[in-house]
Amino acid sequence: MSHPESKVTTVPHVVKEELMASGKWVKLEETTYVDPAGNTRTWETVKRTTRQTNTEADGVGIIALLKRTLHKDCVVMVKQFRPPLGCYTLEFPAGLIDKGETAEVAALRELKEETGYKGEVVGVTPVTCLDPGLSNCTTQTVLVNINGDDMENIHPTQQLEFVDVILLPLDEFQTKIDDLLKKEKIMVDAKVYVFAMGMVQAFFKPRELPVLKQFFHKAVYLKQVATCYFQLFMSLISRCSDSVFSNCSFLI
Ligand SMILES: Nc1nc(=O)[nH]c2c1ncn2[C@H]1C[C@H](O)[C@@H](COP(=O)(O)OP(=O)(O)O)O1
Repeated sequence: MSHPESKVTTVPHVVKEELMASGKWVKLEETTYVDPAGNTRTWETVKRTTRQTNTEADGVGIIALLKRTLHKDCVVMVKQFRPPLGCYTLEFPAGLIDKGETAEVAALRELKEETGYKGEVVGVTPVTCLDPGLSNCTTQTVLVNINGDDMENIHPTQQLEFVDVILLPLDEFQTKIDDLLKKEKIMVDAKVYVFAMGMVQAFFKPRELPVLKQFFHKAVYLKQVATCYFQLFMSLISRCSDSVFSNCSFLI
């Protein structure tokens, strides 16, 4: 049953997209849409011009784990100068999907180009948005394992001159990034830092679970009480034994 005072709700939808400006790589459109209250509005939207017809994703990001005997597992990262930000960034290797490529194929190609490593795909995300308030830009993140003991991965040769490869141990990922940020003028990609925080949560310490934390506090309290009683008991014993010995000496 509907009430007369309730708001009219509409399924929001795009009405038209009009080109405002266009370059080789990106374009700016005015998007006319109907909002959930039924009002017609406009939005300034950035789009890439390069999206291929066979995919809904513009590009791929690659979480590449380098696995080597007697080494900690490392995440393969890239550092490069990014003109839109005017500074260096710390990112997962990434790139645009070329014509006819799947996300998996693009990921292995970009990884090889940017870092020199040959990997094996172990997982892929659905198509995900990157900055939905600004752009329709999308990506798929591909999880790749690299066998670092493999001959071709021992001395990897990258094909890009201005990209530095940085290896960061997975179990200290957030700390190592924080160290880098303190040391250098570099901006970290949001996806990277969120992944780093997720890893810290994944390697959580059990006593940080609320129920165990409560138990831990109780255990600490009980330990303190027990220590007090123990010390009291020991001091009583030592006093008794002192008096026993003094009695003995007296007897001798
Ligand atoms: N927005 C862009 N402006 C440019 O002037 N050039 C751009 C833009 N986006 C991509 N490119 C160019 C730069 C490279 O030559 C190619 C391919 O980039 P790719 O390696 O696939 O992606 P990134 O590593 O994320 O730059 O496109």
